[in-house]
Amino acid sequence: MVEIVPVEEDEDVRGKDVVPGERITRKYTAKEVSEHTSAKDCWLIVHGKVYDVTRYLDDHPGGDQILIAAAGEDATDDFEETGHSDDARKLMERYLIGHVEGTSESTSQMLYKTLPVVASVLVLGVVVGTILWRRKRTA
Ligand code: HEM
Repeated sequence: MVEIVPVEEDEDVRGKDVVPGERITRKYTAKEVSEHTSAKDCWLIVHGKVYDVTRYLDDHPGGDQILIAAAGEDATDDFEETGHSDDARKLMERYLIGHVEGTSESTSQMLYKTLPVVASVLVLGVVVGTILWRRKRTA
């Protein structure tokens, strides 16, 4: 099991099976992430989590350019299409700095968006039902 512990910015947690818990709780807006797009300041999003990969650019087996090209954006599709190994997934926790705002509320957000549609369909159903019932009664 992966242990969640607070770690220092430069602490090497490779192979230790730990996740930097303190930084994991920070929330960033997509706009904030989009402002870190250079080789000296490179952030990206994978599965709703925000990674500062600046220190990893030189070491990334896929090269620095691909990370810089994905900087400031949601790189989930590219990351998954590459078929990263379990080791790569473990390694990326070193660069985790937080989550994109709203990702943990996705369910309630979805409910919030679909509720007006559900309500409209219900009202329409009642109106049509009443009309049909009245027609049947007068026939
Ligand atoms: C913190 C984020 C990332 C980490 C820690 C990481 C780590 C790694 C590692 C360890 C490998 C070697 C193969 C493996 O073990 O799976 C790799 C390969 C690769 N990565 Fe990443 N990666 C990250 C993000 C990304 C992103 C966002 C992209 C695409 C936009 C990407 C594209 C690639 C490609 C194309 C390769 C294949 C290189 C080759 O086989 O020639 N990576 N990555």
